[in-house]
Amino acid sequence: MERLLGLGIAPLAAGTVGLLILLKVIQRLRHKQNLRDKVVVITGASSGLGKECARVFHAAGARLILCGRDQKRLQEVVEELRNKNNEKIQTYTPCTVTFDLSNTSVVSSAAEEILKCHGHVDVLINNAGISYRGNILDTHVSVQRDVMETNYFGPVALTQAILPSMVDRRSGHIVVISSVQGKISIPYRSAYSASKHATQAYFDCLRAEVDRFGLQVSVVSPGYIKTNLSINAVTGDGSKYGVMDKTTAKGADPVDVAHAVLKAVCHKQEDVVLAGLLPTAAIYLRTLWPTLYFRLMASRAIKEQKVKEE
Ligand SMILES: NC(=O)C1=CN([C@@H]2O[C@H](COP(=O)(O)OP(=O)(O)OC[C@H]3O[C@@H](n4cnc5c(N)ncnc54)[C@H](OP(=O)(O)O)[C@@H]3O)[C@@H](O)[C@H]2O)C=CC1
Ligand SMILES: CCCCCCCCCCCCCCCC(=O)OCC(=O)COP(=O)(O)O
Repeated sequence: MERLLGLGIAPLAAGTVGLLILLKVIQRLRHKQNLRDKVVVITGASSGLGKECARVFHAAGARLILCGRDQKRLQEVVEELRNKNNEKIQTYTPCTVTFDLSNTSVVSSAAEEILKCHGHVDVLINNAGISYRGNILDTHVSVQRDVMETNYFGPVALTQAILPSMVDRRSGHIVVISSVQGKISIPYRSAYSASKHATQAYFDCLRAEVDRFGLQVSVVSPGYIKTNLSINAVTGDGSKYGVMDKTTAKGADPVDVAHAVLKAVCHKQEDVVLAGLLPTAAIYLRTLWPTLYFRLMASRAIKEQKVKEE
């Protein structure tokens, strides 16, 4: 009897697993199809993660609006995508809108320009950002403010300028690229980490407030990614750091992170942490045993200071 049951259950289980996998594949295809013709805005599209997001969303058939400060570099991305042949899916030549996110007074006119491209926005990906390296004791308050302007007030201003049109249409998805440092703070990153913590808080509030209009909000928090983020980082006196850190060089491939962003949009994921075991454990430790986390960070601060002095 047991053997008979076993014989019957095994194919049933295999069939169920197979069906679940098939359903998942169909669901993924449907989600990806959902991006066809969608109007997707990407800030910081001239390099790094933003550029990879442009490639991935373009290949999925989205109508892109690429933003950055440097029109020439944005145009290079447009040319690259224009020359990509995709026989399976209709693709579109992206539009560009050039503006400085840290100057909030120009953001509303940039948003108007964005909205004029296709009349609406389906997905806004707030990706642009800068990092910072410095000791709080040696950092000008103006630097703290500047990083906040680019990483926090810029995305906030752009989001609020686009939001009413999404609410009117009862449709839209807002994504923000935060960081593991939006969940935990590590030494010598005060300006950056503070801007990412503020980002997490603002977009969590936004999610709750726009849920009733049918809008989605995704906060994506990656660990290190292999981009020019550390090279472009500012230091305590406002000068450029200009170094490719080992942590950055050994970081995740931006292509993989861009695919994770696409997945977050397709699957309407609300909060995505893309990090290895240690940073993930650190996030839990910060919540569950903060005293130990603070001790570990204090010794990390001393260790890093010693390395700098050597
Ligand atoms: N690399 C990493 O290790 C990690 C990165 N992140 C986040 O990913 C996002 C993308 O960074 P990443 O690709 O790594 O770094 P990059 O330095 O390669 O890209 C940053 C992008 O932001 C744009 N940008 C910077 N300042 C402004 C501004 N004032 N106005 C408009 N655009 C601006 C830049 O465009 P341009 O200079 O042409 O204007 C550039 O395209 C950032 O938010 C970063 O915090 C999160 C976790 C880890
Ligand atoms: C239960 C055991 C837990 C052990 C925890 C040990 C503590 C380990 C600390 C790990 C810190 C991880 C920091 C990760 C930082 C990160 O990934 O940042 C992503 C960025 O945004 C990078 O920007 P940056 O400018 O800093 O290069």
